Amino acid sequence: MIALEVSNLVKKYGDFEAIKNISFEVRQGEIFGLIGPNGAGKTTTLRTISTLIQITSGYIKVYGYDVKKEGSHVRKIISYLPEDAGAYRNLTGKEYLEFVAKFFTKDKNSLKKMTDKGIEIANLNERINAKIDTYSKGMMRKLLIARAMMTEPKLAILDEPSSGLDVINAREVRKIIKESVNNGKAVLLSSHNMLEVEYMCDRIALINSGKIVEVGTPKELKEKYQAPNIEDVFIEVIK
Ligand SMILES: Nc1ncnc2c1ncn2[C@@H]1O[C@H](COP(=O)(O)OP(=O)(O)OP(=O)(O)O)[C@@H](O)[C@H]1O
Repeated sequence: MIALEVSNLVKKYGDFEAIKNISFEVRQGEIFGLIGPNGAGKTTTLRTISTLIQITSGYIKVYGYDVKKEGSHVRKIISYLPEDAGAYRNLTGKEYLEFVAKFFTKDKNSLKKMTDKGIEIANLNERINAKIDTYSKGMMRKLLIARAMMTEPKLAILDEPSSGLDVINAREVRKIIKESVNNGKAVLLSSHNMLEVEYMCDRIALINSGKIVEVGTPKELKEKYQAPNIEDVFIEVIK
């Protein structure tokens, strides 16, 4: 089953065409990476899929639901983690997770289950009961990853999931993301970290100046460009 279908997507900001007719698919059970230089259009693409900004032309379907016509349904089955997301600083981490969980369920048991899952993913130990105000950048990011993943979205859309995390925490976050697709879900992420992409993604699309210039598995792309790693593929492609 196709988790995400992006077809002939165009997004203009005024006269400026930020996304120039891109198409790609993400399959169920797949981690798909969107890779590209600053300003390539990654965030714009993720925001259109997340129903946050309007499409100029083309269409996007999430598990068959049209983002434009069935946005409210799409929002129920996705989770979007923005690159620069924040949380309510006056709440504790646990209170924040509870607050978010209440948007997804009113049932007490499932509310507790969802919050407990978030606490487990965040893995902040006793600091989950401290005010978010006192969190480091890395702790905040882990809390936000937990928020995005605790609802078990059918499609998680993660903008630079491990940005600002040290090696240990970044590894932990990658593990969480990898495990989340095991039961037939899908993840679309953007990243500047080529090692991360190579390790995590089943397939990647390279995007440059609003166009997709390559799609494939890391192995296929390395072979095609006779490159030892994805960083070298990337340099070769955008040259
Ligand atoms: N609200 C906006 N109004 C006008 N132009 C915008 C707006 N948002 C983004 N852009 C432009 O669209 C292009 C794509 O931006 P986008 O943020 O999608 O890139 P990106 O690949 O996510 O970049 P980065 O890696 O730096 O986060 C850029 O040229 C950017 O300046």
